[in-house]
Amino acid sequence: MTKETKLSVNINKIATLRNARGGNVPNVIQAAIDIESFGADGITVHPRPDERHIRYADVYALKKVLTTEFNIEGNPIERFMDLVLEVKPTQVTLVPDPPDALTSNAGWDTVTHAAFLKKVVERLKKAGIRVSIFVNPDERMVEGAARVGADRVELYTEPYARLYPQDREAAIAPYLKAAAAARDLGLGLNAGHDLNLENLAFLKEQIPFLDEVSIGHALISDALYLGLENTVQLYLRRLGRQA
Ligand SMILES: CC(=O)[C@@H](O)[C@H](O)COP(=O)(O)O
Ligand SMILES: NCC(=O)COP(=O)(O)O
Repeated sequence: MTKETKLSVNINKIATLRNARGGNVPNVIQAAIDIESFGADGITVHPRPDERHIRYADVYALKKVLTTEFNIEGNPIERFMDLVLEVKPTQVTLVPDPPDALTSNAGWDTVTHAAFLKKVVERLKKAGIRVSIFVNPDERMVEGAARVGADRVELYTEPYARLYPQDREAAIAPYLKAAAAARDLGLGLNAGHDLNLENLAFLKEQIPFLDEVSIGHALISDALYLGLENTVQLYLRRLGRQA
């Protein structure tokens, strides 16, 4: 079954550039508005505890202006939970990152942490927020996410991106199994991390029922050469979308 796969642009790295000089250039909020106008289906942010890029204040400001889907990613520490329960975005993606992580480097162990995740999911769904759990491409972790009541899983695609240039068939293999498990369990299916203009089309071709990809680092880097509007539309075309 083929469905339209939505593109959620992660704007963390625009905030990285803004923070580098201490001012408001580039304007993160205006960039998000513009990215929506260029055709993106959503905006993703990952407000980390050290606010190295996206600040908690950005999240409140974005909530006021976004007209597409708003996806907030993070480790559900109490400060994060207070933020998302107040802001009530379209979706929260639960990520197990420790505070000092350079970037996300693993999905949840949804079996070991089942009791904790079940309570977090319940709180978020009670607030009307769609919940996605970030997992490695492992059927057992997908099944665990379903057991704790998640609406979706997001497959962590760094291993796919790393192996893709050498052997794309081997790279996609675990994702095909995990994606089929999600579909069979009635879970929505997201994917993200290190997706780019080279590897995105094959992922979509092999998993046509993907609901959403969230892409940031490569997309914003590409935009430095190709322009932001053109880049958003190039990514949409890799998803088979008419930009
Ligand atoms: C969960 C995920 O893969 C992304 O949100 C990633 O964590 C981006 O975070 P940084 O932009 O801080 O690398
Ligand atoms: N969930 C993945 C995301 O939001 C962006 O990851 P990346 O494209 O910056 O690696």
